[in-house]
Amino acid sequence: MIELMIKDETAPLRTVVLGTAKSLGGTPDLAHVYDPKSREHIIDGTFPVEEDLIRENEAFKAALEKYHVTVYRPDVLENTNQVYARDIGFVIEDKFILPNIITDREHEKSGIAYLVEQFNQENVFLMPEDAYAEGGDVMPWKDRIFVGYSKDKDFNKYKVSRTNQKGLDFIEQNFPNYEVIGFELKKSDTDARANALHLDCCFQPIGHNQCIIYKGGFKNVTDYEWLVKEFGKENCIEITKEEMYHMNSNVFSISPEVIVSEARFDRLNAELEARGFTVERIPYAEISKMEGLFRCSTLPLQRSY
Ligand SMILES: NC(=[NH2+])NCCC[C@H](N)C(=O)O
Repeated sequence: MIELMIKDETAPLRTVVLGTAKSLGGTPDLAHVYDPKSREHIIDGTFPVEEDLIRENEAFKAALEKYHVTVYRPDVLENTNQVYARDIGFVIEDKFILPNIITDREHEKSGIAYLVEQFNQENVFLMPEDAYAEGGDVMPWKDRIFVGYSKDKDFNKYKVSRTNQKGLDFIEQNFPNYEVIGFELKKSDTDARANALHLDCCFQPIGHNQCIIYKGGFKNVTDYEWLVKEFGKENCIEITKEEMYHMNSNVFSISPEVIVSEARFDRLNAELEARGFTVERIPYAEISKMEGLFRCSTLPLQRSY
């Protein structure tokens, strides 16, 4: 049996599923694209190639293994983009949620079926049909669970709205010991600079009590203000629109002390080091072209407490 335990974003990582770039299926056509950054690169002729994505992805794997993390991979499905394992399921405490996700990505779940079979089946939950949530929007943090979501009007309008009110309600009902706090995100299907695809595209807790945050990703400025007040201004690393676009908030914590970050995030990496973090720099710029980075590529199963 595979043990599950996740209560936050940063406790020392023991077990993780890392997405794979194998058998990606080449450049998608515009009709099948579901995020604006991939769309932009398809139009510009700069969509990444499998070989480069695999190289970056394997470098990330090596960094995880350097810290003795057990890394599982999804079964490779032919012609399927499986880079972003984060969104297809998520762990809270010892429970595994298999959510409803965007239809275009639904079949990715079968890649991790062999792992789900090895979880304690009593703790595997399916969501009701009309409730949607993707792991990129869900962040347990101490006695709270932060959830990025869209109210129905936006949810029905945008392909990039992935978590709805019913998804948020489901999490609230199933984790009564947590305070579940929803943040509406700003969405655009066509402009990647105006889109927070998931909560982890504009916010992520790091260390013990710090976070990376982009104000413009929040639909309601009061949510951003609440977070800054909660964490304390000095504990927030604010990023710019351009840094958000390059996915600076989507680093990944191996522990409260060690963060995997993109090799070219100069300002962020210097800021993290000034705050005492060890930064593992990995080239991941090709993967970022599909609107996800390190956090998105991982589905943590167990951290130690
Ligand atoms: N957790 C995340 N931010 N995941 C990013 C997923 C990106 C992917 N292109 C999608 O649109 O679904």
